[in-house]
Amino acid sequence: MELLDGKKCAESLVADISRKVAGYIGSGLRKPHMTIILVGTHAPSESYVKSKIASCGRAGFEGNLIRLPETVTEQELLAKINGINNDPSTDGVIVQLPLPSHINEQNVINAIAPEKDIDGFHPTNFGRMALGQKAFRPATAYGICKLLQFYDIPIRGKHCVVIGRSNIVGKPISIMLANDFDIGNATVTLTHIETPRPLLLDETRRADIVIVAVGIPGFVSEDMVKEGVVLIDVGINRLENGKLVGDVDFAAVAPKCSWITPVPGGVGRMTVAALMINTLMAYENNFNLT
Ligand SMILES: Nc1nc2c(c(=O)[nH]1)N[C@@H](CN(C=O)c1ccc(C(=O)N[C@@H](CCC(=O)O)C(=O)O)cc1)CN2
Repeated sequence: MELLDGKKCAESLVADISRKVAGYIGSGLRKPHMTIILVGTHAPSESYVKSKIASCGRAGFEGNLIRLPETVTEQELLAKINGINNDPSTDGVIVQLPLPSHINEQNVINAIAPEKDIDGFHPTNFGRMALGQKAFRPATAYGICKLLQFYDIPIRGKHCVVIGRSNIVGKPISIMLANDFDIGNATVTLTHIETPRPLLLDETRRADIVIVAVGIPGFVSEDMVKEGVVLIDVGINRLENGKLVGDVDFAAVAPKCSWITPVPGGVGRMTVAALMINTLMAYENNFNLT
């Protein structure tokens, strides 16, 4: 069993980005600029946002955080986004999710200008990604692809099973792996927590690659996978004792895997790295650098 080290891969990608950015700045351009909107004080979001701002620093980007109170109205948030959409000094904007329950997340995502949507969540980017057109790709799914590429894990012709159908992970990674361009050309089954157990086991036990994103600690057990499987654990679950675990029973399942992502230090790190790639793309688009 070998670890798919997201920290190492992310550091390598961010180092490549920072070299590119240094070249652009050397030629007289301003720094790439990411704006993050954080509503409220959700503790995990605070930590993710901190990690994004730190990564901006390492990449040579300007990263700025706009904090809005938990009580902000949807209209006020949309007005803030509209202002950033029209601000030429910002290349990309993200609204950290989840949002308080009185705000409709999809309305907020729809309000972001597609050319600044570095999360790749806007329907325009999602559609373009699915069609194989130039697009910002959802960062976690894109990060998983980058991690598989970094370790030369073959995808073409493989049987992949994705567990979880969220708009930000399960759906986009299923499409990206199945598409016939880029990293894809796999045969993909998209399952979810309502998939009947016998059907789920039938799929996962035959899978070459399993990607799980359900947010349930220990969801993938040793009996669910075959020997030599590549296991990508997207789950980030904080237990009552403070320990961070994924959706895989790591101790039991890892010995069966050819490759597995750790939690922490796996996919989470790649989410932030992929966001940096998207931000650089927004900047390059902005300055016609590609
Ligand atoms: N606007 C967005 N909101 C959310 C996204 C997203 O892509 N865009 N994804 C998740 C949270 N997320 C990024 O925002 C994220 C999750 C995890 C990590 C990460 O680095 N995890 C570390 C552990 C961190 C810890 O100790 O808590 C790891 O896995 O090693 C980064 C970003 C939901 N919201």
